[in-house]
Amino acid sequence: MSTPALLEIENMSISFGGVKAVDGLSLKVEQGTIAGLIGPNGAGKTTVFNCVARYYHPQEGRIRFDGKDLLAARPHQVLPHGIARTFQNMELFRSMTVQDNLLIGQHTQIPVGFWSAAFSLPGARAQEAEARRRASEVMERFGLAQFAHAQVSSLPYGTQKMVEFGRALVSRPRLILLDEPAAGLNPSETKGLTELIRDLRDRDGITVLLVEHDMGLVRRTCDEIYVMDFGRRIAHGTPDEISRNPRVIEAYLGKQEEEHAAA
Ligand SMILES: Nc1ncnc2c1ncn2[C@@H]1O[C@H](COP(=O)(O)OP(=O)(O)OP(=O)(O)O)[C@@H](O)[C@H]1O
Repeated sequence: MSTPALLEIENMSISFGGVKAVDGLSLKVEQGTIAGLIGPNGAGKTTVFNCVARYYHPQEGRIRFDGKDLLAARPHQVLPHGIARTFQNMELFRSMTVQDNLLIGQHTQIPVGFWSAAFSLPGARAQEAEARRRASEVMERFGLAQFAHAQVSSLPYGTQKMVEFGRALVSRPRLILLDEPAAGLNPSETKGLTELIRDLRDRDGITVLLVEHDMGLVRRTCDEIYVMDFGRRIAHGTPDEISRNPRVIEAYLGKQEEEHAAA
C-alpha cells in the first residue's frame, strides 16, 4: 500500500493580468520524501510555492495538506499547519542576531496567552526556555552556534542562507519548501547543503519540496522531480528518467538559445 501524499496539488491555475503563471498543475509529494520542482526561468515554480504558503490564492484548483483543504485555512494558519519555507532572496531580519531570527521563527508556534506573557507567568517562561533550547539545537546542527549573537547582516552570504534554513526548521515543520537554497553558494557549501537536505528526510522525517537550478543538488537529493514550463507540468519522474526526457532537454535548451539570441 502506498503512503498517502502529504501535499497534493490538483489542477491549480493562477494568472497575473494576461500571464498564466501556473496552468492546470497537479502534483503530489509523498510523506517523508524529497520532491524537486524544476523548470526554466519564469516557469511558475515560485508561484506554486506562494500558493502553497498561502501568499497567493489560486483562481482554480485545490491544494490538500495531509488530506485537508489548505485553501480553506487562513494564510497565517499555514505555519501552525506544519508548513515552512525559505525564500529565493532570503527574508531575514538582518539587523537582528542569528539567535533572535531563530526565536522569531518559532513565534507563531508558541501558544502563549496574552496575559501569561504580559505578566511573565511560569507557563510563558517555560515556553521561552524551550524556544531558546530549540534555537540552540538548530544553531548547533547548522554550524551557527559561534554566530548566535552576531548581527545577520555581518555574516557571509552562505552563512546567512544557513540562518534562513535554520529559521524554517526551528518551527518543526512537517513540510518544508526550499526556494533555490543553493543559489549563490560555493561548491563546498552546496555539498554541505545537500547532506543537510537529505538529513531532513532521513533523520527528521520531514517532507521537502525543492525549487532549484543546481541540477547536481537536485539529482543527489530528490526522490522524484516535477518539471514545469510556461506554468504547465511537462514531465514527472525519477532523476534518471527526467535527465533523459527529450521534452525537458528541449525546454532547457530552448531557453538557453533564446537567452543567447537576446544577448
Ligand atoms: N505577483 C506577480 N505579479 C505579476 N506577475 C507575476 C507575479 N508573480 C509571478 N508572476 C509572473 O508569473 C510567471 C512565473 O513566475 P515565477 O516567479 O513563478 O517563475 P519561476 O519558475 O519561479 O522563475 P525563476 O526560476 O526565474 O525564479 C512569470 O511570468 C512572472 O513574471
